Amino acid sequence: MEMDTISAISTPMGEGAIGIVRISGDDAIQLADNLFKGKRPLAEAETHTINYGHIKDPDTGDIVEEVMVSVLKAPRTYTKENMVEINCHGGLTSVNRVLQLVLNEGARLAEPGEFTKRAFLNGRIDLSQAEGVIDLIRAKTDRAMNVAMNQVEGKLSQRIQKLRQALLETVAHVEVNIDYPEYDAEEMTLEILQEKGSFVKKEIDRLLQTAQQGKILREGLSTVIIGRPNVGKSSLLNSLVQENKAIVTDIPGTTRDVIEEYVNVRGVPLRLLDTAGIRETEDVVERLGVERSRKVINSAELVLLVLNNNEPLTEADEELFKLSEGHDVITIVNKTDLEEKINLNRVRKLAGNRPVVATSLLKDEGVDELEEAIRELFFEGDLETGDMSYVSNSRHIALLNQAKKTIDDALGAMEAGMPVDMVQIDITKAWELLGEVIGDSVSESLIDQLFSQFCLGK
Ligand SMILES: Nc1nc2c(c(=O)[nH]1)N(C=O)[C@@H](CNc1ccc(C(=O)N[C@@H](CCC(=O)O)C(=O)O)cc1)CN2
Ligand SMILES: Nc1nc2c(ncn2[C@@H]2O[C@H](COP(=O)(O)OP(=O)(O)OP(=O)(O)O)[C@@H](O)[C@H]2O)c(=O)[nH]1
Ligand SMILES: [Mg+2]
Repeated sequence: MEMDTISAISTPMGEGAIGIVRISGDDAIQLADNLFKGKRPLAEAETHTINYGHIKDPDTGDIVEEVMVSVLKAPRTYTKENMVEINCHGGLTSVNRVLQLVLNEGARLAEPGEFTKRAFLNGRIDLSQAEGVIDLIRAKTDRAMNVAMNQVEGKLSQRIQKLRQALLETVAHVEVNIDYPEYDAEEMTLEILQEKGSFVKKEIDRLLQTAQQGKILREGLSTVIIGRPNVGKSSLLNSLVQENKAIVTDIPGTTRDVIEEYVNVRGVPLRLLDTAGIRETEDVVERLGVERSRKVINSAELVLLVLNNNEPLTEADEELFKLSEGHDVITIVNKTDLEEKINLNRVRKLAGNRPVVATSLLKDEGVDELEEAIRELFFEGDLETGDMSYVSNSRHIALLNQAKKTIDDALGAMEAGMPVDMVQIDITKAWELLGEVIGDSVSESLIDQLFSQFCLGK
């Protein structure tokens, strides 16, 4: 594969202790040597060593920077190509100046994610592993990070490969049956088809069962706090943020840039709308009416419905319950430090089998119980302590669903007594769909689109 030498700044843009200019490609080491002055040329350094020296401007001979330079020789590197990492003093000017010199020597400025893209194109990692790298960078909680790390290490890839292998074996059997019909092995072929098909389907189901949690871990759980004015919604938000340290991030969405606030509640990342958004939804019943509340509730995956212990239930409260039917709702009866005027039996009845938690946010009571209720809602059973190979990526989930459907079709066709070569078409299709998860036979534009989501220099 024809690959030029690329370079980029791999550390965040801003003032820092150290800034790294990364170079990858055939000419990386030679190119860096044109700028480097140290004990010996980088070409003579052992691979995976870091070397002290200076960067000089080849035109003027001026010393530009004092540096440490890592030399990483192909093929055992991040990209499988020759790589150099120049560790500069971390000022914007310094790192930019060194990058400029590297580009002057003939390197091309890397596109976002291009180093990782090369790791993929050069076969060190597959597509789902590369996607794991993005998730790793974006992970908001330890748990999300564990899931991403597992994917980077190829745990999901291995499971997918195992399933593809099983499908391949069935296809091979069918082929024998088609090529040598005189063996009259049809009966046996059908049996194998049935067995392997059901096995793969079951495994896909198991993977898909992790998808809901996986997706929440990766993207956060969109959460809205609703309730009549003055019940304590803002106090609830504040207390969740205080206890759990809000992580403020700006993730560029595809259509708009939104500031999202993440609150990590016992491993469940809650994606709260930005403060403006939350303020807007606060006294939604009174101010904006039922239609608006319905929209807000429908847009969220978790509804925190706040009531006032010190007031009788109102029609508006009942309406909020009605609107949130069919959603994940935790009811919070707040202000338990004040006299109980609410009809708790009625509240429990309205909540049905969904959790009700009593709090006094003023006295900081009941928040633990609320957090526990949130955790239980999303980590019921014991998925969390499993091997952490969750499916978390919408692209993967869609492909797995399609593959499962295709296998269903195959099993159905078989039961209907269709000829085996018809069944084979479906099995092959399922094999291809699973292949797309790990980047087998995916289009160039999809690859470009995936890697463009990376940071510059990754
Ligand atoms: N300075 C620096 N820090 C970094 C990275 C980097 O590229 N540079 N990484 C990148 O973002 C991450 C580490 N990831 C890496 C993954 C694979 C290889 C690598 O060289 N793999 C070789 C095996 C090398 C060996 O066993 O000695 C290989 O798989 O062949 C390097 C880094 C995090 N920290
Ligand atoms: N006694 C008591 N007061 C509380 C409690 N929680 C909140 N409050 C008070 O209730 C008032 C309203 O609290 P907020 O958190 O602003 O309520 P809100 O639902 O956001 O109100 P709006 O934004 O006006 O809809 C404030 O004066 C709080 O201090 C509680 O548990 N007990
Ligand atoms: Mg408020």
